[in-house]
Amino acid sequence: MKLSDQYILSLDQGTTSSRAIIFNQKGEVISLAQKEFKQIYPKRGWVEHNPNEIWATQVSVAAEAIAEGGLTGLDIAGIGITNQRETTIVWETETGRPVYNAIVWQDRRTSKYCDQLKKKYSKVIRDKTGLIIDAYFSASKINWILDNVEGAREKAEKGKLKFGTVDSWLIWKLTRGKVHVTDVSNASRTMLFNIHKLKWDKNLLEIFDIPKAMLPEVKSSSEVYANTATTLFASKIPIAGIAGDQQAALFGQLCLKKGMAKNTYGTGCFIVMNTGNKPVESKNKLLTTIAWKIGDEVNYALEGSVFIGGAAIQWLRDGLGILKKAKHTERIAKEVEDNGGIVFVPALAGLGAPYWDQYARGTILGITRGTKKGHIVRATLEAIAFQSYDVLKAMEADTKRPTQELRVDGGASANNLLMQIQSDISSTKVVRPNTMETTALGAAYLAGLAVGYWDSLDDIKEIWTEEREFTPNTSSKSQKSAYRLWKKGIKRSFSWEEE
Ligand SMILES: Nc1ncnc2c1ncn2[C@@H]1O[C@H](COP(=O)(O)OP(=O)(O)O)[C@@H](O)[C@H]1O
Ligand SMILES: O=P(O)(O)OC[C@H](O)CO
Repeated sequence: MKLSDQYILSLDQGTTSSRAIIFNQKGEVISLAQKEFKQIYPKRGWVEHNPNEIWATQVSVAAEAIAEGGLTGLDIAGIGITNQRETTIVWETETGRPVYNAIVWQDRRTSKYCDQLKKKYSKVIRDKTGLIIDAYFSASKINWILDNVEGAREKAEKGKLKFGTVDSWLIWKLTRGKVHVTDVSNASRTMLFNIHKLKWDKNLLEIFDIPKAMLPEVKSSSEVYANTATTLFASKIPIAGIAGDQQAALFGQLCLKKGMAKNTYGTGCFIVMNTGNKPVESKNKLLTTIAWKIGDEVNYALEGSVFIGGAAIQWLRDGLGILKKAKHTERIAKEVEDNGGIVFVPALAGLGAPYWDQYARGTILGITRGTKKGHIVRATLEAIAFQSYDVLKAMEADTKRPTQELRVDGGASANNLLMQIQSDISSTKVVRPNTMETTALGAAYLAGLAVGYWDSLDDIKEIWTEEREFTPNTSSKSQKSAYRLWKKGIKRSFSWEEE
């Protein structure tokens, strides 16, 4: 079959759902299937997923998307994988059985352990990995599993256990236990990977007390890693692209040049800027990370991860019950002229970049008898935009140049008022593309480039088109004063939870 008659299957394994999307050569969505899975909260601050459920939902949506598209495995030229990052799975080499649930990136159980490491190792870890010590990353989670699951450390030392982020786990399952790999973008989020030497780091493995034999082989983001095992699909399909979901979105938004940035407004907000072939060391508490590696060329990025973005809206809806649907926020916020003096700091899971306060907690300030639902809702939208702006300012300080344009995606980027607030406060053009499936598309591009479905980056540049642009309203004084209030309010949320 001619490649141009085939399709690329993208597996997008996210925090709350597994998705499979099939694209054609024009980057159009042919079919899409999605399944949510269980969020497990065994204790306060702990978040887990069942790795078998991750696999089962992922493989079933892949089958569903192929069937919905009226296709078979023979029609698929390659598979790209993109995934929630940092989430940690450890399984037995022999049986493929996970020894514990997946510990999710949001899980805070290792906060204290991380605090202890900070005194001695902040600089060395920063220098080698580009990361700030935090429970967010995989290393402390692997350490926890080895220390707390009976017999795990002993087995790991004998080479009987494997560790993987979700991409590695899926490939292990797709190849029926034959291939244990990851790509540089996922490896760069483990806190065990030297982003300059592009190798697992012996010294870091000692600090976290993790046997090297557990780790996957690290590959580029675009190459044929393996073929799927035939029992799963009608034919062997090359698995040919891997990237962490935020890096895949940067690629899918075609932010391929130095200085280009995107913000994904999902559960959290993830602002990532391409910094070209050299890592930029952040002086403003951002993460230096690997965007992707294609051939021998490595692209680095600066990232600011905001833990709670759209999740603040979910909390208004499900926790407070003051909304029926997330999209109603736009209408309700427009019922009032401004925030009425309300600041909502949605530090519901601590604060990520650029504050990094594991013990901050959410707070709503400035309530009077005149406070209306609209004020709280508007303050929530502002909080999403202001947290993102705090990160953008840090990026501008690190790169010493203003952000010209912010490309946006994710569920909450559908909110026009939020996008306008973002543009006003950041004095930046905010651009929303026609295709909102940028994460899955990024992984599809990486796979398609590896199997020759697309010949070069020039082939895919045509695919990205703009849906709407938001330009800064410079006369928006109320936004500036709301931001001043925000800076005052955020301080009140710091260090709230007692250790
Ligand atoms: N119109 C909207 N306005 C504001 N927030 C929205 C809107 N639509 C969706 N959201 C928020 O976006 C998030 C879902 O986006 P999505 O990209 O699917 O997230 P994720 O991939 O992290 O699960 C939810 O937290 C939801 O509250
Ligand atoms: O699954 P998402 O889209 O919420 O993304 C999660 C991030 O990769 C965590 O770092």
